[in-house]
Amino acid sequence: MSEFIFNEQHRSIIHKLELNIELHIIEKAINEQKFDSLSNDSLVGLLKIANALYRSGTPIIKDTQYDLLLKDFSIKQPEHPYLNSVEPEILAESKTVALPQKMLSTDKAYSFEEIKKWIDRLLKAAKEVQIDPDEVMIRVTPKLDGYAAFDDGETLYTRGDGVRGQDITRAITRGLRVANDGKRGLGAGEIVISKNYFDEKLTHLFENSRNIQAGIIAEKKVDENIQQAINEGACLFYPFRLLENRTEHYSKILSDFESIVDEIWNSVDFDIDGIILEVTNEAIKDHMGATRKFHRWQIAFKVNNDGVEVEVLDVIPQTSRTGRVTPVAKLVPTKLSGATISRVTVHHYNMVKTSGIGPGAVIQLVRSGLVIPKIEKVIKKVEPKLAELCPSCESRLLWESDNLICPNKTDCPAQTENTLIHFFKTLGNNDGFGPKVIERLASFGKKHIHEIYAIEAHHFSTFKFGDKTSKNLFDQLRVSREVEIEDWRFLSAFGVSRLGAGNCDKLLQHHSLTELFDLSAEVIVKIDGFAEVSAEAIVEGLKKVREEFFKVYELGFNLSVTPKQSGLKSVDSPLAGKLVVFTGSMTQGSRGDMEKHAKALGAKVAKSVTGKTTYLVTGEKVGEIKINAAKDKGVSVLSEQEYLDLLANV
Ligand SMILES: NC(=O)c1ccc[n+]([C@@H]2O[C@H](COP(=O)([O-])OP(=O)(O)OC[C@H]3O[C@@H](n4cnc5c(N)ncnc54)[C@H](O)[C@@H]3O)[C@@H](O)[C@H]2O)c1
Ligand SMILES: [Zn+2]
Repeated sequence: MSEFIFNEQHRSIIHKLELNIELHIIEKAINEQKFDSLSNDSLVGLLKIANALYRSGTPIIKDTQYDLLLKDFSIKQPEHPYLNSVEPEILAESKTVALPQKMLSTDKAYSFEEIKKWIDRLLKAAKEVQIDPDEVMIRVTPKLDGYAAFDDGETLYTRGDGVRGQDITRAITRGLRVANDGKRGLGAGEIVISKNYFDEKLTHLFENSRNIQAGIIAEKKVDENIQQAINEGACLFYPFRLLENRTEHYSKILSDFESIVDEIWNSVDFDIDGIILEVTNEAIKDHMGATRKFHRWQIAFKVNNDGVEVEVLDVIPQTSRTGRVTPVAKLVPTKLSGATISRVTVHHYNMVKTSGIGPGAVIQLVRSGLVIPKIEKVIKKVEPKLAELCPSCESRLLWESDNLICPNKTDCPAQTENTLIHFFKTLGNNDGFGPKVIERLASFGKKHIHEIYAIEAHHFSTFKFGDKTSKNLFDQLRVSREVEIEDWRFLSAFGVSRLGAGNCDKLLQHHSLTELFDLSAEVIVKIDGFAEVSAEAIVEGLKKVREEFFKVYELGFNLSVTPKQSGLKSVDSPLAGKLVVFTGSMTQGSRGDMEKHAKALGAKVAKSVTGKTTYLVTGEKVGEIKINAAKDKGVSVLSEQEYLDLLANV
């Protein structure tokens, strides 16, 4: 690599910072990647320079490195002014203007532990303002890695130093569009560029998308390639309030953190550098307030994106609850984002086969958004290592589309153990029946849920549990029956294929729990959101668990019954009582009007999709991820036209 020295452009920006430091010391530190020996003054100088250059579109160090230096410095001198204000943009010659509203930076977390601590702080604040923890909801959005801006409807501003920014309305005049329906005045957001577009058309012209964001708002004439990207709609001002999001109870955020991070991380076609979590309750927000730098009710979760190349030592099969065999690659232990990684799950066996993954293969691992690392690409292929026998029961494995599966449904220990683990975990109202305990019980021949419930208090000790654990396990079985749970959750705990929580809830809105076992596929198909294939699979799956289900059900659980959707047939409107979400830009009317109309027809309109949503109506430019996520929840996805057809006779 060639030696780094500040060029003319750098120097003219640095000049504006009016620093009193020797630049060659900074250059030396960057070249040697040694920052420990910098004096505090030089370190602050480096931070200020890196920040200014980063915001002008020419970063000199990696984001992760900047963050690390900032963190180190905040330990040394927490009160330093640079750490207690928004890291400013370098404002060009043109005049600054006051922002309509203060724009802050975000606090950052790099681990799940830190997120947990932040949630503890939310809960403490909730308690102080007497808000029930049940009502503490958290909104999760992608943290767009663009150029922060604010739109008050007339002027578009840069964030500047958080109090004063620059008027960049010229970007709009140049044709920069506002996301979704182009409505102005939606407040804070980010100027972004489509990743696909960048990869296809601009990657050979610009080093990174940051160069382009700076170009979009440039005072001088815009680069013609950037202008073309603007004209083609690849560049957008994206107000945060329009962002793809998941809004969930905090306990769900804690329990499903990885999958939520993963979903949101992949929800938009823009560069992102983390995800944003924020509490939605206004009273909690007011109570928590802000520091000079960030809102206490909001936090960014970030991970180190750097990929590493790793050699595969072996590929090991693991049989899941459903019989699907997952390939797990064992790796030469390697450091990635501060953690040592020694194994990674490969998507499925077909990937092992087609990508040539086996001992000696070299893969590139990333932790892009994932707490769990994932395989980005296979760098060196080898003879793939496929599995022939189930690692648990030694049955010969069969291919089923992309997967190898163990066909032994009745007697495969891995399948039975994972089914038991799934049951207790899904109930979620008890403690103690994790993998270790289940494995022990299974090794003593306990293969069914009802058998576990039949264990007497004094019997647990015969399975080599200590007195205290035995008592606790016995108590927990009682607790699991006594603490109220929803009937849909109870049903989904049996792990029937296609009967996840959302579908269970939907079925139970129409039929009672025990009735379900006698439904035919024809009846299920009549309920919105069930296609024929899934209806048949559900009937089949229920048949398989029927005997076990009733044995367990008859033990007497404290089930709350899903309210029935009543009177549907007596009301003419096809939307009566339905929960509808609109997304994307509509072509035949504004979204606001459609929402009003739907309400008038008896629908409830929500902003985000949950398992309770009936219809997701999609306008233009809705990502497949969003659509699939909705489908996974059992939501019916309608195009704008399909939706209008549905209303055609009203
Ligand atoms: N490489 C470098 O030299 C260098 C220098 C300075 C800063 N940086 C990077 O920039 C980051 C700090 O910059 P910052 O203070 O501009 O940003 P930040 O990371 O503190 O985040 C705050 C900003 O996030 C934006 N944002 C994006 N998506 C959002 C969403 N969904 N909801 C709410 N806000 C959202 C907002 O514009 C807000 O102003 C650092 O983490 C660092 O990685 C890098
Ligand atoms: Zn098996």
